[in-house]
Amino acid sequence: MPSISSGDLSSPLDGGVDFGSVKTVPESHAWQEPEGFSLESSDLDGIPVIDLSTPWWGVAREIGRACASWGAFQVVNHGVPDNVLKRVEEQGWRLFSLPPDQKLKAERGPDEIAGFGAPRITHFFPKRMWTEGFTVFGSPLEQARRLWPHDHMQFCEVIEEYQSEMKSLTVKLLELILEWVGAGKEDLNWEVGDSSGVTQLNSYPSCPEPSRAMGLAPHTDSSLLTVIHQSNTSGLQLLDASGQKWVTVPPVHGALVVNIGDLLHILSNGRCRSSMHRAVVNRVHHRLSFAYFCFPSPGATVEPLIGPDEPTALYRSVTWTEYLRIKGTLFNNALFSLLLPDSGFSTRLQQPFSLLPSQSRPSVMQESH
Ligand SMILES: C=C1C[C@]23C[C@@]1(O)CC[C@H]2[C@@]12CCC[C@@](C)(C(=O)O1)[C@H]2[C@@H]3C(=O)O
Ligand SMILES: O=C(O)CCC(=O)C(=O)O
Ligand SMILES: [Fe+2]
Repeated sequence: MPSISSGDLSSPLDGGVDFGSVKTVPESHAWQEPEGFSLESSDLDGIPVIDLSTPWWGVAREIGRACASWGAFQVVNHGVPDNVLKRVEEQGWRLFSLPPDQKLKAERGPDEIAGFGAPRITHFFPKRMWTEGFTVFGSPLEQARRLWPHDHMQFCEVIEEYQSEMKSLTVKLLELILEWVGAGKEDLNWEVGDSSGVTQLNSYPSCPEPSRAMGLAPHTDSSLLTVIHQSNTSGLQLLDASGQKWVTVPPVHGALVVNIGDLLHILSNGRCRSSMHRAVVNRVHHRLSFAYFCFPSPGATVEPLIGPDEPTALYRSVTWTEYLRIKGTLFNNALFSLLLPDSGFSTRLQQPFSLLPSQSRPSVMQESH
């Protein structure tokens, strides 16, 4: 995947812009609102909040409904201790407060997953995003040592604990979703417990003109599912099923957001939709988010689960490493490119193709706080 070289940057990610000191959004970062999109920030008919402590058969049904409609939901009573979420936030602030030169020591290399970098999707867009991110794949030790030569252990311990909690949660969620799909763990060609995780720490500094900037451009995640701790500042938005309306995912104290990714869309043969989402910025608050991407084990192939009610596979099978490569080239067309020729164009595939990079203009919303 192409990466941004450090040569033209004063920090690893900002295209030479010091987010903290600019009074207006520079042209390099100025996005326009495309026509026809509206913002629905009401949470009344919004993304469901599901209580994981209720009996499993009820939860599986609620989760299934959310997967089929929004491709996303929030969970409460999820079992991840509050203090783990609090400590990961503290480490996030510590990480993103480092001086630019220090961050460059852990810059993500061209073909690497881990480290500091602009969003991988940056090269699909004509403008830069108002964000910087830090990706952890496996152990954070190597990167953390470069950032804090004498004091990296607290970061590593907290991130590893966060990853372990997130892994348990994603295994539980996958089991519930499989239940709803009518499949069992034995129908997979990998062990659910062997799933791999990638942790992404996102930072969205406050912005002097939020309606002209984009935190993270519209995308679907490549994962099976992604769990996001978004703390108490809003910014995450989902595209509704009409593909015309952005809906804010309101921060709910103690809740975690779950997004269905492309690989679960494939595995469920389109019964679970991968959600198109984006992150917007605001004038007042610097926002952090912590996303855990759950993938199958590296060599496993993901193929649609077929049964009596689901006789025809819509997609060809794929490994996640192959899928990340395809995504790196085709971006929001990646899922579409795996459609089997005789699968037809099903209503299950209502991905907002109006957002394909070639046709799209970046979109922004009104200010949100
Ligand atoms: C495993 C991964 C998924 C991801 C690319 C990555 O290598 C690590 C970061 C992930 C992320 C986070 C922001 C949005 C996204 C599209 C991106 O540019 O980097 C996702 C990638 C993805 O889901 O494809
Ligand atoms: O910041 C957020 O809430 C969303 C982050 C996200 O979509 C991602 O990391 O893929
Ligand atoms: Fe995402």
